[in-house]
Amino acid sequence: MSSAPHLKPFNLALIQLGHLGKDKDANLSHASDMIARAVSGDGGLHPKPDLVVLPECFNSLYGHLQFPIYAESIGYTPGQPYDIASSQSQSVKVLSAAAKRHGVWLLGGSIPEREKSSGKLYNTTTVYSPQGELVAIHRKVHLFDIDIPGKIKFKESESLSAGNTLNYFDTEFARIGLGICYDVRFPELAMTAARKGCQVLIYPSAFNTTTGPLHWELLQRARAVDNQVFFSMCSPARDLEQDYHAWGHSMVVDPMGKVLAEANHEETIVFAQIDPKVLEEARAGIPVTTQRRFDVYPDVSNGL
Ligand SMILES: NC(=O)CCC(=O)C(=O)O
Repeated sequence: MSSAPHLKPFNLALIQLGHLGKDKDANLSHASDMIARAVSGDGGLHPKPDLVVLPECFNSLYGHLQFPIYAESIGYTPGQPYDIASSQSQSVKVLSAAAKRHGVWLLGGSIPEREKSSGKLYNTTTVYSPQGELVAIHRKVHLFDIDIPGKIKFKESESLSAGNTLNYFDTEFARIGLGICYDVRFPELAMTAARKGCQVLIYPSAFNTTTGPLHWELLQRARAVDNQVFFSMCSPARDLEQDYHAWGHSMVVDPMGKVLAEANHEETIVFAQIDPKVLEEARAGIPVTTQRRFDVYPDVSNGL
């Protein structure tokens, strides 16, 4: 593992995307327009972001019956060069072009991915450099399978398989750890990424209106404080005409657990400035990162 880049100040923009319908072309076109709006700092109201983020399943409806319909083959192998021009994924081509056109890092939400060799489906995030290269992917590790009687039943595992790897990418300003939505409920994933040097964790997401009110902010602030990292989740806007009602409230939390920026539930863009001093001061003042007692809980340190 190479050493993490030094955390530098940078600007982050989360696109809380709305107007998602059945038509993938229209969804992709709207996402491209919103990326352009984010990069403009929402018409000059904010500094140009260094990193723009889209939400989970940003180009389709969200549901286990939809995943096979919208799935695309990506064919990315970590550590190997990837030829965008011969990619079979329409979404990869659109996102790569947007990142390159605007010269910005782009964390392209997630899309349903079909692995060609096995036929398995995954919920997959893709990440692009300002040159438009595909530099990382993350397949959702913990599938969203819940059943709260009378409220919500959702089983991603009815059509999706779980990813098996922890993923992050390096920019010139931070090492950024990846997860997708339900992954936030598993502190082990965030903790391991932080211990691998990630100073910022970003999870494209789509919480719901049952669990969102109690858990959305709590989980993000918990992961931020546990690990003394910046933590952020980017949701779609809420659309009561769809079967799945997203919680919205895209958010950025600092390493002390303070909410730096938060949306309501409509379509919008959340802007935040990441200040390394907050992380440095949190770690200096409350030095939990150097006070761990792996002699007491050795299982937790396995593999690191
Ligand atoms: N898309 C998801 O993984 C939703 C997770 C969620 O809503 C939760 O409560 O957890």
